[in-house]
Amino acid sequence: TGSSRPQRMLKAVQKNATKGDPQSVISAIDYYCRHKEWAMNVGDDKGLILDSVLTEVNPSTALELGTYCGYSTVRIARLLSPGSKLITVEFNPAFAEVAHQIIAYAGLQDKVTLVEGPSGDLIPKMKEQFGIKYFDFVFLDHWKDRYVPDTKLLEDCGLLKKGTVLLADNVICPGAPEYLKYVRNSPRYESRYYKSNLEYTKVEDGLEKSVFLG
Ligand SMILES: O=C(NC/C=C/[C@H]1O[C@@H](n2cnc(C(F)(F)F)c2)[C@H](O)[C@@H]1O)c1cc([N+](=O)[O-])cc(O)c1O
Ligand SMILES: [Mg+2]
Repeated sequence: TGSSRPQRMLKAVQKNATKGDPQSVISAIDYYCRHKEWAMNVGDDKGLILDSVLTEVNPSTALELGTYCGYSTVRIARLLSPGSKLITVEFNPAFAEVAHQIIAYAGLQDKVTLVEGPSGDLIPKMKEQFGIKYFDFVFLDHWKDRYVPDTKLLEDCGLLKKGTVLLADNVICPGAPEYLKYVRNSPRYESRYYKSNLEYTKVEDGLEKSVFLG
């Protein structure tokens, strides 16, 4: 059988990026997905918004739901201060395997813990298994119908503190309408929409930033 899209993305990184240089890994993926084969990375336009929110928050402990091939994992991990950690959760073992290699190629494996499995099972185990008190930053980019249940689960497991920032991808396209309703109507969040475009296209999409008020 032939290669998969994630495997072809990995090949493009190995061919065009410099080992240990996260920015070259990001550029190689963006070039490949813009000119060769589209893939559901947050991309370069929304990526700049992710970078700026991440830099503002400067999290000690960050969580990403939906690793996919590790593009946003590399974007986040490259900006973490020394000693800070990123936990990224991926459900699909084939995607996780490619992500491991892309994260390692960028030289960021020491800052990232990639956990495989369903979020519903893993979130309740975060405290005991990874010694997490709470997350300062959460990037939601997994199945859009899991954004609300997983946000509620993070609240119920005491993994959010006053000031924790949630940043959600795709709130317009493919869309996460229930999530927007949830965070915009809840007195426990202060939300703001960052308008952008769907990765590598001219279609509108955006990121919703929601600060947990405790
Ligand atoms: O469907 C989209 N994303 C879904 C993304 C899904 C990814 O999240 C993983 N996951 C599932 N559960 C978990 C966890 F962590 F919960 F266990 C992790 C899945 O295996 C997959 O790799 C999408 C689609 C478009 N598009 O234009 O169609 C554009 C985008 O940016 C997108 O993110
Ligand atoms: Mg996305």
